[in-house]
Amino acid sequence: MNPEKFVKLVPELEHYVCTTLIDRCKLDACIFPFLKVIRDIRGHDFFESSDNVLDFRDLSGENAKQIERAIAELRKNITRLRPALVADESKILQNEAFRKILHDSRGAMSDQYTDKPFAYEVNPTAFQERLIESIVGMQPRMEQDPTNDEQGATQARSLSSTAFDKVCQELGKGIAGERATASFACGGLIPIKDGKPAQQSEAKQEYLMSSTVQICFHPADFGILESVEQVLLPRFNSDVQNLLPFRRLTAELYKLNVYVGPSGLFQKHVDTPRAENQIGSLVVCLPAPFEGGNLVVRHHGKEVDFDWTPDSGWAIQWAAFYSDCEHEIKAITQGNRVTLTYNLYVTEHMCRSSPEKSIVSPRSLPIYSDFKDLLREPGLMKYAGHAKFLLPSGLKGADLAVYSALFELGVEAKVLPVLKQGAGPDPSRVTPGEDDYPVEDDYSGEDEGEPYDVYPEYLKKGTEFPVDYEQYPYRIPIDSNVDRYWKMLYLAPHPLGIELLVDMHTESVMGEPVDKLTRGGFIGAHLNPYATCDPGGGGECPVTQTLNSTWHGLYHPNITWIVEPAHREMAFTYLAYGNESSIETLYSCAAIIAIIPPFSERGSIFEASK
Ligand SMILES: O=C(O)CCC(=O)C(=O)O
Ligand SMILES: [Fe+2]
Repeated sequence: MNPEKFVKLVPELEHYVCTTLIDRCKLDACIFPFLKVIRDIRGHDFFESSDNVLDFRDLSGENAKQIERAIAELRKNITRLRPALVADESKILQNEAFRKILHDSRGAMSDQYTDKPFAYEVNPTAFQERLIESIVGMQPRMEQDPTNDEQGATQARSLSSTAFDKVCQELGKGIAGERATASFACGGLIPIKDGKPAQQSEAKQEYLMSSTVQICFHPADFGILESVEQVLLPRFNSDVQNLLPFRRLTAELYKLNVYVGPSGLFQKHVDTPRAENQIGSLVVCLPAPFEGGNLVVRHHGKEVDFDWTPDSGWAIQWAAFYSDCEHEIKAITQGNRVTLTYNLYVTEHMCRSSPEKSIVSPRSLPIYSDFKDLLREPGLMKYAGHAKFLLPSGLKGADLAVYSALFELGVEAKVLPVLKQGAGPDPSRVTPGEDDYPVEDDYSGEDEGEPYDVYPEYLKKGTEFPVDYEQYPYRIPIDSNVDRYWKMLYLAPHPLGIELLVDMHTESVMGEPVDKLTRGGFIGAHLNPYATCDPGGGGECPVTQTLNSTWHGLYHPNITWIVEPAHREMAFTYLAYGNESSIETLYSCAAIIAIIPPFSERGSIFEASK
């Protein structure tokens, strides 16, 4: 292949588009509050009026004073946020170029800020509110902002965003694939009350007394097996198998171990599988007080340390792990430690009842300590932000591990649908087994008939261009805090033609990912059932409006996927009008969205995790 010559690289293009959009949003954030003052005085007709918008000679009294204050505010904000725009700050409204901008903005604003509420205006959920807050506070996203930047700060930020990408990669490795470490082990505890296990099902009244080793105990009676299934089994199933509810675990008692203090131990070893379908071992520790004797399980350089001492006298404690995990029992310093070990086999059952609630202790999950360490890292999302984890089909395996660990650490997390371009295979186009991720038809309303070639032009010749973008139809309330307001506005624009850039880029030989510009996606307010949308009467139903009205979605400009989405569901079908109307279906995938507070606010998390 003949490598094409480029004078600009993709990161430069990203930087160019981002700075252009930031400039635009800063300008709007200064101008919209100013225009609103005029509208409040002149009424809604102001938007349609052909008069000179900036002629205030007819105003007097309070109105005149208000306009004066608004002009002063505008001047102050523009001088600070867009200093290059009006060199002579004292005569801002006499500046011809600026007057033109104001006139144009009036048009833009009349679409956005009508007096009627938008049909698709919705109140964000409390979680969405906090998501918005965290986006607005998120510093790395603003790294391209040239006006608040000294060089050192820029470097530090791009370093921190590189560090962030690294952390995400590491987490991704832990969660997905062959060497996943998120869920190689799990464990839990069943309290004993009045000599009986508190959670024993009613059907089985026999129980085990530690004094008379009478083994009527079976882990299945306590929901242990079902919980272990949720964590350990998914890795052994393909995605398709995961959708079919017929695989289960069975446990077969293998032996009873008695370790006598002060020196009993069991050296490092790997259990020998007894059959092809054995996937792991389950250790159940019977209630009897002892000290020491920690069970340490290791897998690909990660370890989980099961310290059963504190609860040994009053609870049945258990741990399960994959067959290939090395493990050892440290020396017992006092008392007797009695355990039953079971071999865990995968079997196929025709019906499976899923336990209402997992009894796995989140702290027993390998990912728990990963997250804890991460949150202690000041460099990670110093200024708050959020990360998303894939949820392929229900909370199982690594997803269950991730979710439970986050929950235990007090990190706010929710499972929400995300609609993302090219995110995972479209079931109608990809046959199972093919790991091909087609780029979806654009849902941004872009006109496919016109090739949008500004990006290639920029890359090949360095030709600068006005960035054309589509404003997502939220009504962002005018905010008198201009810094907050411009960042809010910055959530809305979607640069047009980005998807074509991705297409083009995939075919080119530049070998760098088109990254920040294509990270956006819609996050729904709730997990929604599949829906259809028809505005009725043959009216137009732009997909972005549909997203808002049906989904109550929030566009998020920068989503980092820790693992690629693997499974998508039909989200909704809508009528698309072009030269010919057609029916389009959008697909979404569920993700775990966690809001990680800024470092300075993570104290309570550390408190909670003690
Ligand atoms: O007693 C334990 O905690 C584990 C025993 C064990 O590893 C085994 O029996 O293979
Ligand atoms: Fe063992």
